[in-house]
Amino acid sequence: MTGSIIFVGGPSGTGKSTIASELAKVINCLFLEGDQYHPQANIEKMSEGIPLTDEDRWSWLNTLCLEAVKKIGQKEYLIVSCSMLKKKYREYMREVIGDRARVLMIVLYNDYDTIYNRMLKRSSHFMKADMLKSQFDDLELPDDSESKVGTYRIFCGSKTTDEIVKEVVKSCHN
Ligand SMILES: Nc1ncnc2c1ncn2[C@@H]1O[C@H](COP(=O)(O)OP(=O)(O)O)[C@@H](O)[C@H]1O
Ligand SMILES: O=C(O)[C@H](O)[C@@H](O)[C@H](O)[C@H](O)COP(=O)(O)O
Repeated sequence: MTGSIIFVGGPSGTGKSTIASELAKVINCLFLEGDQYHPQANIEKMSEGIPLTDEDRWSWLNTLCLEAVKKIGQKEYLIVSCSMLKKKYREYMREVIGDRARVLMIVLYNDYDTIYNRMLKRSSHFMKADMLKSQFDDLELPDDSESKVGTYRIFCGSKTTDEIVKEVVKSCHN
């Protein structure tokens, strides 16, 4: 049997890590934090307030997906947080994983001001709030055509983490 990798995405500050780790508790499976697989150069760039380019992201996405395949092994589920802002990144990630796992992708989104205010409060993080505009510039929310390949979007608004996790679980059963 092939296991399922559930990627939780969205721009910085949208709640990927929070929702992904809660989801992993509900499903009782391992959670991989995508940011931990960025090369040091990417982290330094973002810390200096310089947005990543496509070129900066390809090798990170490749490493992360290969690690996800390794980590899921024979297990049923694995949760991974990863911004996966553009459609072409999501397509590439599916290609890297191939038939080694079933892939579900959930892109979380929210309005700019809500995320910005949450990022302002997250003081010790390398990604500062003034990077949010570049994240929104790159964001391509999945449309209905992507739902055919198991990719969905969820608007977070002022929903609680429990409510969002329930919506993620519902999308995974589509
Ligand atoms: N549903 C929510 N309601 C209120 N605050 C939230 C919610 N989800 C996340 N947060 C808060 O927003 C901030 C950003 O969340 P985080 O999970 O770090 O986002 P990301 O991983 O996408 O950058 C954190 O301080 C987190 O506690
Ligand atoms: O594609 C990107 O530009 C990056 O992946 C970027 O999104 C970043 O890594 C995180 O989103 C920042 O860290 P948080 O997600 O924890 O805010």
